Amino acid sequence: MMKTTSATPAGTTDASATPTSHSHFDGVDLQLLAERIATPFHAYSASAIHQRIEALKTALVGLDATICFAVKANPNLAILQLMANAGLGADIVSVGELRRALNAGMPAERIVFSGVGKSADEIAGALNVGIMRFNVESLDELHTLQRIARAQEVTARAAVRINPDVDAQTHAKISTGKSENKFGVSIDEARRWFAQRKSFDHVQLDGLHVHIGSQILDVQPFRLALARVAAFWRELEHAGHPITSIDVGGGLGVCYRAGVDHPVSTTDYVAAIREALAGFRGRLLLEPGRWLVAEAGVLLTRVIRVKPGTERNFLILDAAMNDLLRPSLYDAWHDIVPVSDQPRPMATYDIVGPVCETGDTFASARELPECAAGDLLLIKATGAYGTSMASTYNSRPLAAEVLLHQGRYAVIRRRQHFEEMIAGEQPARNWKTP
Ligand SMILES: Cc1ncc(COP(=O)(O)O)c(C=O)c1O
Ligand SMILES: N[C@@H](CCCC[NH3+])C(=O)O
Repeated sequence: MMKTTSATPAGTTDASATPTSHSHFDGVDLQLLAERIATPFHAYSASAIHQRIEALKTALVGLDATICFAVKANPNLAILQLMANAGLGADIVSVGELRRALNAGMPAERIVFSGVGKSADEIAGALNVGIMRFNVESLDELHTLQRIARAQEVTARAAVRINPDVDAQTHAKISTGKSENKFGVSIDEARRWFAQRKSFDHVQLDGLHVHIGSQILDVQPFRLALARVAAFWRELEHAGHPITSIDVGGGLGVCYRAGVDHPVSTTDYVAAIREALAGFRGRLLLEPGRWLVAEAGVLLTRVIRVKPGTERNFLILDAAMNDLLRPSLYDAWHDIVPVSDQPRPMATYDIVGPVCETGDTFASARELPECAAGDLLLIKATGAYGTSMASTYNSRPLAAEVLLHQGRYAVIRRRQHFEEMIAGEQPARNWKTP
């Protein structure tokens, strides 16, 4: 296991642990690994993921809870298999994710389907395989679900996604629980749905769902959202609408910047759920994504060259925004460290990729031990929303992914070949009119 914050047992606020060495990750020598696999590549620690799963399960002891991993955080089949083997289900937002989850061995009865834009085809496909629940986000979607379920002569199980109008105090682009956001419906609207619940005779509307955003570092927004959902659940029960499941979504934040980001502990998070939902006898669903995998992943990259500029010195890496979009998209901070422990004087760099965009910047004015061409660096906490948001921009192939476990490694996705990148493209011929 790498001696970093990511190796600290999950469930603790771990940002205070100072990394001393980055030469090994889950027992694997990273210099040797980078001689076998061309950089850039993503490496994930299976041990670190297992630690997180166990920590969450421990915090949930005594509750009838199902953890549905948010596939969007890391959809690699080997990662999903690891989750499935640990008994987790999936939170999906597309038929592509549904197929991945099923392919990885996740049973349909542990799959929930969220998202504002489920198409009729996607709803039909998910109904067909008998998923556990649809988290319904609009009246139109509820009508579509009813229509398709009737045609299939089945009853769909559904929860209303509540938009509680709570500020998750996270980046605006990943906040989902404010009334101005496209997600979910207000409690007033949900109340009207339940009042006409019986008219949806092919939809069993007996669940509530809430997800207020991602990378949340304070327990208070969770408390606020849960309090609103809990009050509504009690109101519905009194009105004769039994609620059999409450899905509290995901959103737990992780440490991207050692010493600065202080994640909520699983103990505090689950205590907030227990307190808000005291007396709830149904099934609790959770949809963590980032928290399970982010700190279990690193992006290995080599310095292509050091370029002295007139105002700044640039460290140009072989990884780029197509391998990890978060810094370009959200100005997100990721700790970046050399793999070698060799003592060197410190220097200040703008750390950039080779893509032809100024936004292809991993860090500005970052202090790092002096680097030279060929040096191996780690970009940390890239296990979530790294490969899942990767692209082939600038015709760069998708990077390899490697799973590490106690000194051994397995390639779980090889680097994309050029032929795969252009597969499906063809010269314009056989012109037709539509
Ligand atoms: C409905 C839903 N559930 C779960 C998640 C996972 O969130 P996170 O990775 O922050 O745990 C998301 C993404 O934000 C989501 O949209
Ligand atoms: N893609 C975002 C998280 C979005 C969560 C999905 N609703 C990130 O990298 O932080």
